[in-house]
Amino acid sequence: MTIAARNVGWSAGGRMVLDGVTLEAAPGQVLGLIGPNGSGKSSLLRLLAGLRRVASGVVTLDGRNIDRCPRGALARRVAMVEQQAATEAPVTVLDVVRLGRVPHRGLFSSWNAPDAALVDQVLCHVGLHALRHRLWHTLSGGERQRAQIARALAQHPQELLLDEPTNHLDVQHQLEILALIRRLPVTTVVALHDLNLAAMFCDNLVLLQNGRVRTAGAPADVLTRQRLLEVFGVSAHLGISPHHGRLHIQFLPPQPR
Ligand SMILES: Nc1ncnc2c1ncn2[C@@H]1O[C@H](COP(=O)(O)OP(=O)(O)OP(=O)(O)O)[C@@H](O)[C@H]1O
Repeated sequence: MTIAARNVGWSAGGRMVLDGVTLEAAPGQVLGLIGPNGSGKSSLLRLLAGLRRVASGVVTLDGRNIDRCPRGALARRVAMVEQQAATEAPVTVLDVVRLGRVPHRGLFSSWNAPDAALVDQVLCHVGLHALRHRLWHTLSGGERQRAQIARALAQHPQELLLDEPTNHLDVQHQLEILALIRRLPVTTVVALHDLNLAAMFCDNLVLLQNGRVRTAGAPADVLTRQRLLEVFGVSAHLGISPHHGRLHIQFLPPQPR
């Protein structure tokens, strides 16, 4: 057991955003969070990261209430990549990725060779090494997204929480980033809108609807024709791909009303 939520509730703007959510990410597993817009995926990730406090229930890390984990230990262990991470400061890609090392070495301790090697390695992994001296505001949306992922990887986390890590990426980088995450020996919880990517790269899925867990389990058990219709309002043909052996969904255009 690594990161888990038990019966978690959270409210905002005077209404329940998450209600009775229970999930558990097994060590090394890639757990996908899926659900329509506004179903609570980002809110749940922030609770799992300890960035917000639950109103009811509990989030645990190795069975321990996350609220009782020292902040420093949490920062060394759990990395989060949120959807938007804007900055106006004149920082380079390298500056941003180096921030991932801060929880391990402190802001003012001197930079050392293993830190530098790790930062170089993660920049190569996300294909940004050549752009490492570029200023943040000159980057494209996808390059920023890959830099944020590199920052999280530089943190060398045991748990990686990713909110829509592929939404700005071209198809090659979508596949490469998710394949990289899958290879890493970390426990990952990732919110994804692309259900085919979720089926291809996640071990298990949690389907949220209106802040509640509608169902959870293996992709082929969660993503059924009936559920796609009921939860997302779309018709689709589903089958196991003969090319990669995972569930593949072919969406059908909506019928004219
Ligand atoms: N701070 C807040 N104040 C008021 N409402 C909020 C707040 N944070 C989230 N919500 C609402 O909670 C619901 C869930 O939001 P959340 O961003 O978690 O959903 P999501 O599944 O990540 O959505 P999306 O797929 O569109 O990114 C939404 O209706 C949102 O408007």
